Amino acid sequence: MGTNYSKPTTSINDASNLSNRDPFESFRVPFVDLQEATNNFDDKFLIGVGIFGKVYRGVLRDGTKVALKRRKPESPQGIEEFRTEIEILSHCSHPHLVSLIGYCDERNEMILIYDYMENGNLSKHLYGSDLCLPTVSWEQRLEICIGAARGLDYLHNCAVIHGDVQSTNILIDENFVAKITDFGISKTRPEFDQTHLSTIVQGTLGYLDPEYFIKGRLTEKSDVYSFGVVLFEVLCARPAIGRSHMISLAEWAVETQKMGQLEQIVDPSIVAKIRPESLRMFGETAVKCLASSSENRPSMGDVLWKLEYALHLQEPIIQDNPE
Ligand SMILES: Nc1ncnc2c1ncn2[C@@H]1O[C@H](COP(=O)(O)OP(=O)(O)OP(=O)(O)O)[C@@H](O)[C@H]1O
Repeated sequence: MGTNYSKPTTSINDASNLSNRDPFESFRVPFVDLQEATNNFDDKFLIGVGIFGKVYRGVLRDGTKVALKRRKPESPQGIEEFRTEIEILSHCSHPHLVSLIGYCDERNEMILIYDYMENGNLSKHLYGSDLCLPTVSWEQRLEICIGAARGLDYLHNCAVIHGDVQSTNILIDENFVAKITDFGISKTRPEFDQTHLSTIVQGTLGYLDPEYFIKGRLTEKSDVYSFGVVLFEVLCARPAIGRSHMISLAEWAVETQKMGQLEQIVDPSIVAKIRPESLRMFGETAVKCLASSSENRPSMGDVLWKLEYALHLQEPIIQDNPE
């Protein structure tokens, strides 16, 4: 009989649950099943490597296509990030968040098992890939940003701050639907009325909210800042930090927008196809996300609304047929 990989309905309260009293038994996948799914973690199944470890594609016994994230022994991330990922994804479920199918913590292993996302991460569709992927249209880019914004808005409404929003943490499924992933350093606000969390600064260079960096106060607006960087990556098809490290994409794009020259830095492969009104709405929204004071940044809900409007402005105008 096939193993049942159903999602748990209860929550993990402390790290010991993962090793001793595990209320997530049905969420746990035996190590042998994962060996079988990946031909014993054969490098032929390797799809990438991150801070946590190697990521493999595989197929479980019940036919589910999965991505397995296996912690490497030297990873700076450990039980805390592993537990956080499981906690968040077992509580939060949304069409724009990646689904966690299970985990394995046998034999000193820490392995996370996710739904496999056929089209990998957003960044490889924008730049730097040697795969010669087809150009993603402006409409598709807007749909991806809208999907990611919906996922983040949902998280914020659940009092969760992602903490590491970047284009490699936005995955794309076979239908080109965006899904937020990588919750290892996410934080949950203890109380809804508390406005921020004081914490050790974590995150990724080029995406880090400068206010959070200086004051160590993490808020939802830190995610909004990072998302603003992603919006400019999508628009310009450039990484958050250039090769020279002289100036970040955020600084460069904001300066260009202020000078009224945004069109000059748009990805040349789509610039002619973007309607000026749509570009203006998108550019203004991205710049607002990057406001140096978090108070002046929009909420994720506002960002979502503006992006939907930018898509609306891109739609062809249907004119009445003059008779
Ligand atoms: N569910 C998934 N489906 C398909 N590919 C995935 C999945 N999860 C991760 N990947 C791919 O595996 C690779 C490594 O991902 P991982 O999240 O470990 O690191 P990263 O986000 O690239 O970097 P970092 O660890 O610095 O955040 C990426 O190329 C990512 O696209």
